[in-house]
Amino acid sequence: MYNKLQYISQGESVEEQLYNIHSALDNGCDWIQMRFKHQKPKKAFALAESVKFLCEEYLANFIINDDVHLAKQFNADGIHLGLSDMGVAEARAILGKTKIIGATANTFEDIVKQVNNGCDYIGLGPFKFTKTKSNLSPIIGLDGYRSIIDKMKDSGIEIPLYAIGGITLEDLENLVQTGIHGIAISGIITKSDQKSKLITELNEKLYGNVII
Ligand SMILES: Cc1ncc(COP(=O)(O)OP(=O)(O)O)c(N)n1
Ligand SMILES: Cc1ncsc1CCOP(=O)(O)O
Ligand SMILES: [Mg+2]
Repeated sequence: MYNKLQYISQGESVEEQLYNIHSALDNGCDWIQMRFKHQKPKKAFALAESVKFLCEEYLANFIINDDVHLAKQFNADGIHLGLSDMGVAEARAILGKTKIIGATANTFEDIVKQVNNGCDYIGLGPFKFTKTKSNLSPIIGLDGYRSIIDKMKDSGIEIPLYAIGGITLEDLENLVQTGIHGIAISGIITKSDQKSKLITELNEKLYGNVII
């Protein structure tokens, strides 16, 4: 089963991205989504090459945001695709069935569509407002998660669901109770000056008594 905590990288330069990713890995993150938007191909290539190496060293999952061809080129573990990115079926044809394809949803209907197209997990958000992403879809909130997850149960849809968007440690107890599989977070890990403590606490709340 997939790890429960995904760190979505941040940073304006290759160096800043690498610093943030390295310190997330060093402090206990075992899944990195490299998110480096609107960059020249050379820079994205250079970052992907280093992140691939680092994730191998730390035995962490390495997926790439948006760029399926970059993921293919570096034999990354997978890709995360939004509603306006390449479609899941097309990405599957390029990456093959062993790679992880994550897909964004904002509504129950999005989940049905992405699952029918063959994604491996859903990133459902935004949970709350966040400055990390512009042009946010409507905020879902705790009640929204509860009602979407109820609809999934009623329809027999079983797929790992990751909550995303403005999540803090204090949200986790309620979020975990909705039945999510895990979370994808960026800002609070990037900004934390006590990363080891934060990541340990996040993992404790996500895994409960499950031995990892
Ligand atoms: C785990 C996860 N869920 C959702 C997203 C958002 O993807 P997308 O809607 O394509 O937005 P960008 O991240 O590309 O700006 C995600 N990245 N990861
Ligand atoms: C990429 C993305 N998609 C929806 S919210 C979000 C950003 C999540 O980052 P943060 O944890 O800093 O809110
Ligand atoms: Mg995207």
